[in-house]
Amino acid sequence: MLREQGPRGVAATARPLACAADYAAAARAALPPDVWDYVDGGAGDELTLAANLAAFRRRAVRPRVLVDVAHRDTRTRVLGTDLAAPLAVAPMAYHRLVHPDGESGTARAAAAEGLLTVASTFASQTVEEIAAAAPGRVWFQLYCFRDRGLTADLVGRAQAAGCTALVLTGDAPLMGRRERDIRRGFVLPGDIEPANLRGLPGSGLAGGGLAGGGLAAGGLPGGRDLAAATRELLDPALTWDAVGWLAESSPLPLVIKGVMTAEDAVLAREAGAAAVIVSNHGGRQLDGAPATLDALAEVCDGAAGDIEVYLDGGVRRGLDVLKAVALGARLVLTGRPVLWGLAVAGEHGAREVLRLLKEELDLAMALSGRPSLARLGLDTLAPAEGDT
Ligand SMILES: Cc1cc2nc3c(=O)[nH]c(=O)nc-3n(C[C@H](O)[C@H](O)[C@H](O)COP(=O)(O)O)c2cc1C
Ligand SMILES: CC(C)CC(=O)C(=O)O
Repeated sequence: MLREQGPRGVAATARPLACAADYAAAARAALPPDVWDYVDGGAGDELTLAANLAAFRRRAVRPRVLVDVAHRDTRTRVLGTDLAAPLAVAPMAYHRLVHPDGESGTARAAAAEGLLTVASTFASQTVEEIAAAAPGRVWFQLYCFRDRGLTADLVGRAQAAGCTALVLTGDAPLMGRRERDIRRGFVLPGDIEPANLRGLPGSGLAGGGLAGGGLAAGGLPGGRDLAAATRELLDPALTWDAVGWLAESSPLPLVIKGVMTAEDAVLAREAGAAAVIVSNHGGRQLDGAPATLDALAEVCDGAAGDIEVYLDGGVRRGLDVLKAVALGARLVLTGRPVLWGLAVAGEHGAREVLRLLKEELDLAMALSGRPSLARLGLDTLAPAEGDT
C-alpha cells in the first residue's frame, strides 16, 4: 500500500492512499502546476468534464441480497485479449511529463494486473518500447495525419511491434480549447517529445516543427503550444472514408474512439470497425458534449450487437466500471487516475490505482449481489433522474 508523499517524494504524512482520489491529491502536490493542469483540465467551461463525473454519481445501484457471492468472476475477453477485469488504460499523450517510467511503466503496470494499455500516437516513448514492455497487452491509438504516408507508417510499426488492435480517435479534428493551458502558457518541456514521430521524414516537423526546433535535434525545446502543433499535423478533413481505408490496409481490429451517437455507431459498423469507444476525450474536446454514461444507451442501440461498445470518461471507482458494464459497455477505460498513480510512484503507483479499481469492482459485484459480469444488466441500476 502506498502512502501519501509530499513534493519531491518527501513523506509529508503517513496517510495511506485509499482510493484514486487520494492519488489525485498526492499527484497534484507532486507535479508542476502547469503539468497538473494539462492532465486535469478540460475544454472551455469544463462542463463536459464535470458531467462525466456527475453522471456516475447520479446512478444508484439496485442491490440484490441473499445471493451466493462467495466467488466473483470479473474476467472477460476483448478483441482476443484475456483480461482480469473489463478495464483498460485510455490512450494519453506524454506519460513522461509526470514520471520517467513513462508509458512503458504504465503498460507494465496494466499487464501485471491482467489488463491492457492503449498507447497514444503522442506517447513520450515509441510504440516499439511500449509494446515490448507488455507483450500482447498493448493497443495503438492512431491520430490520422494530413500525411497519409506517415499515418500508414505508424500503423505498420504498431502492428510489427505486436499491438493487437488499432484505436482511431475521431473526436479531435482540431484540439479543444484548454483554457488552463492557455493561462499557464503550457508548452512541452524540452526533454519530452512525441517519440513516435522522432526523425520521421514527411512528418511536417522538420525545421521549426512541433516546438520550433525540429525533432531530430533531440526533443522539443518549447515555444509552440500543443494546439498549434496538433493543427499542423492532424487532418481536419478526416471522414469515414479513412476508416474504410484503415480497415482494408491493416489486419488489426479497428476501434473508433469518440463515438457519442447512434448514427455514428451505425457508420462505424458499416465502415468495418470491430468496436467503438463512447468517449468525449475526458471533456477535453467539445465542451457541451453529454456525459459518456448518458450517451452509452444510444450508442449501444446503433451498434445493435454487431460491434462491441466500450466507454471512457470520469471512471474513478470500481463502482463506475460496474455501472458502465451494466449499461452495456464491454470494456471500460480510465485515463487520468493512471497518470495520478504514475506521478505519485511511477509504475508501482499506476499499478496500485488499477489494483484498487479492480478490487472495488469485485466488492461492488459482491455487495450488489451480481457475482459475474453476465449478471450486470439494465436491472442493476435504478432509473436516472429525469428518466421515465
Ligand atoms: C493528459 C491526457 C492526454 C490525452 N491524450 C490523448 C491522446 O493522445 N489520444 C486520445 O485519443 N485521447 C487522449 N486523451 C483522452 C483519453 O484517452 C480519454 O478519453 C480520457 O482521458 C478519459 O477520461 P478520464 O481521464 O476522465 O478517465 C488524453 C487525456 C488526458 C487526460
Ligand atoms: C497532444 C494532444 C493532441 C493529446 C491529446 O489528445 C490530449 O491532450 O487530449
